[in-house]
Amino acid sequence: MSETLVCVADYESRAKRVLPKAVFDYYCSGADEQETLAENTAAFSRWRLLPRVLRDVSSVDLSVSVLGQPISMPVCVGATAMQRMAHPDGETATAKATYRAGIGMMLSSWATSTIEEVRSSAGDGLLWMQLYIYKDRDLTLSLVRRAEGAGYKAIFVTVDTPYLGKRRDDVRNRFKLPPNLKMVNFSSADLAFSSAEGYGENSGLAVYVAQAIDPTLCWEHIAWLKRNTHLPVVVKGILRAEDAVEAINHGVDGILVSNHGARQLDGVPATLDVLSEVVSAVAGRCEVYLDGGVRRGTDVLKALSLGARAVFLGRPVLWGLACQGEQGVVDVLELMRNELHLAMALSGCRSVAEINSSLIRRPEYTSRI
Ligand SMILES: Cc1cc2nc3c(=O)[nH]c(=O)nc-3n(C[C@H](O)[C@H](O)[C@H](O)COP(=O)(O)O)c2cc1C
Ligand SMILES: CCCCCCC(=O)C(=O)O
Repeated sequence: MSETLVCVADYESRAKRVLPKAVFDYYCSGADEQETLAENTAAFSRWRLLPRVLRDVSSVDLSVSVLGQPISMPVCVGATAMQRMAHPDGETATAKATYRAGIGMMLSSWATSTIEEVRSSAGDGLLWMQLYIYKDRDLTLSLVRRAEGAGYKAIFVTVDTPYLGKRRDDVRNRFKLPPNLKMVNFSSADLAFSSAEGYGENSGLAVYVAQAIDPTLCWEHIAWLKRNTHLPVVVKGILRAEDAVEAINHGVDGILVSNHGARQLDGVPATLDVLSEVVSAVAGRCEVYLDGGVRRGTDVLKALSLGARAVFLGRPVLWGLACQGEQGVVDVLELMRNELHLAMALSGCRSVAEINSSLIRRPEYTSRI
C-alpha cells in the first residue's frame, strides 16, 4: 500500500529516503549550528490564533495579488537552486505545478533549467526572476534582459549573500553538482559551476560564490538595478526596519523578509519575529512578503496576520519535487491551500482582506483573555 503523505513533514521524510545524502543535506541544511533554522519554524508556534465565530464561512476566498498580478492563494514558490538534483524535470516541473496551482514561481539565477525553458513550461503563469549581482555586470544584466524578454514579471534581487554561509554538511560532503547537471543560464564553463574538482577543503559552492559574486554591493547597486530594468524590483533578504526604509528610499517595489532559509548568518531571528517591525517601518509604501519556515496553513495565516501580503515556500517544494516531480509539487501546494482554507474558515476569515492583527496573540497575552 502506498504511504499517505498528510503534511509537509511527511514529504520531507520521504524526500530524505529517496534523495542521495549529499543532495538532501544541501537542500535541508542551515548555516553553522542551525540555530536560526530551528527558530524559523519554532517562531510560528510561539503565536496563537484567536478565531472569530459565527461568521458564515461556507465560502472562503484565498485569492490575492502580488505586484498587481492575481494569484489563487497568498502562497508562492521561492527561489531554490539546482532543482534537477531533486527530479530530472527540475524547475520545469515546478513551473508546471505553479501554473496548475495558479500561483507565482520565483526562478533561481542558479537554476538547472533555462529562463526560457521555464517560461515555456509555465503556460501564461506568473514567473519572477531571482537575481544575484555578479562581479560581471554585463552577465548580470543579460539575465535581467532574458527575464524581461521571456515575460517574467519582477526581479527579486537577493541581498543577503555577499559570501556563502557555512553549511557544515556541504563542507563534509564536498558538495558539488552531479556531473550531468550545470547552471544552464551561464554559458561560460567557469560560471556554470559544474562538477569541477579542486575545491580543497571547502564546499564547491562556497568557492564558486567567492569567485563570482560581488561582495562590494551596497544600496547604490539597487538604484543601478532599478535604472536598468523596467520590471518591478523586490529586495530579498531584509530583516531590519532601517534596511526596509533604505530599500524604499532606493526605489524598490517590494520587500521580502527573509533570512535565506537560515542558510546565511546563523543566529539571526526567525523571519516571523521581525516581520511586524518591517511592516511598521514600511507603512504601506510597498508590499512586504515573508519566507522561512512556512510549513502549515496556520503558518501562512499567522504571517498574513502580522502584515505579510504573501509567503514563499523554499524547501517544501523541493520535497514535493523529490517525491513525485510535478505532481509532488502540485500535491504540496494543494496541501498548503487546503490547510490555509481550513485555518481561515476556522478563524472566521472569508477572504484574505479579513485577516488582520486581531487574529494573533503571543501566549503571554492570550492567557489574560
Ligand atoms: C536548497 C536551497 C536553495 C536555495 N537557493 C536560493 C537561490 O538560488 N537564490 C535565493 O535567493 N535564495 C535561495 N534559497 C533561499 C530561499 O529562496 C528561501 O529564502 C528559503 O528557502 C525559505 O525558507 P524555507 O526553505 O524554510 O521555506 C535557497 C534555499 C534552499 C533551501
Ligand atoms: C551567492 C550565493 C549563491 C547561493 C546559491 C544557492 C543558494 O542560495 C543556497 O544554497 O542557499
